[in-house]
Amino acid sequence: MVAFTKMHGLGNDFVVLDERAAPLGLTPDLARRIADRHFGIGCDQLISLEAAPGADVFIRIRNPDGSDAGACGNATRCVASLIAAETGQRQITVRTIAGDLPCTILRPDRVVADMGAPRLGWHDVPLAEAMDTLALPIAEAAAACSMGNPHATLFVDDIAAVDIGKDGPLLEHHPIFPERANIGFAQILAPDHIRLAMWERGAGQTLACGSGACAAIVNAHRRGMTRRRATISMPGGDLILEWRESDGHVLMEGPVATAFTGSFAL
Ligand SMILES: N[C@@H](CCC[C@H](N)C(=O)O)C(=O)O
Repeated sequence: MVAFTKMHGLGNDFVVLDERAAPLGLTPDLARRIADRHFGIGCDQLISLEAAPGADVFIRIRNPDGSDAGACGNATRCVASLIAAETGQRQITVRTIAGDLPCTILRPDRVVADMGAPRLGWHDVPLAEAMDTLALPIAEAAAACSMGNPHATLFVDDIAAVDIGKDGPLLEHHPIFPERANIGFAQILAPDHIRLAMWERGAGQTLACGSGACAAIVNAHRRGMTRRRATISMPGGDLILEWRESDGHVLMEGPVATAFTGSFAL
């Protein structure tokens, strides 16, 4: 039997598997089956912990459609809290495909993750051809950046008026995004407050998305709509984001929780 921990950050939920001692031999098909909410355990992302010399842990991030992702802000915070509970450390470095992310444990259920610097060039996102990442030709007010994974933020007057189930998948698969993209719909409530709804690449509509919240503060500030620090309110709850001026890193503070543990036959 394989043991797992079911965790979430603001309802963005993860099945966490420990592959530090030995790989489980997961395939995209197995990932899809574990993530299935009807026939499997169910989650927005499947997270594998792997040994990482020089860091506390490496996380491999898989979407429910079996695809890999370079970043997952909420899982980064969740895993940092898990490793902190094991080691008693307050500073945890979580390694991802996109780089090492230092995390600070404020409380067992509250973590700050340094998500690194956003990448703002069209080829970084990536986009299909050279263009201004602050003015994508897909909507009146749309901007893109990479947080280690591709994000587009569409600024709208009223999130309630957006048909996310229709527009989300159309934009995720838009030819402008050769690797698809995570799509955020952002409504500016105040210079320090953004309402955000997410359509995640490979996962669909989720209650929250950490890297999407990072992209929202970066893109909103670049467009002159907010300060560098803001609360991002998503259906699952609030994150506090700061795009730090001194080094350009994005800091994300928010809650983490373990829902339950269990085991299954692979
Ligand atoms: N939920 C995540 C993002 C997960 C990866 C994303 N769907 C992708 O394919 O890039 C977060 O909290 O950042």
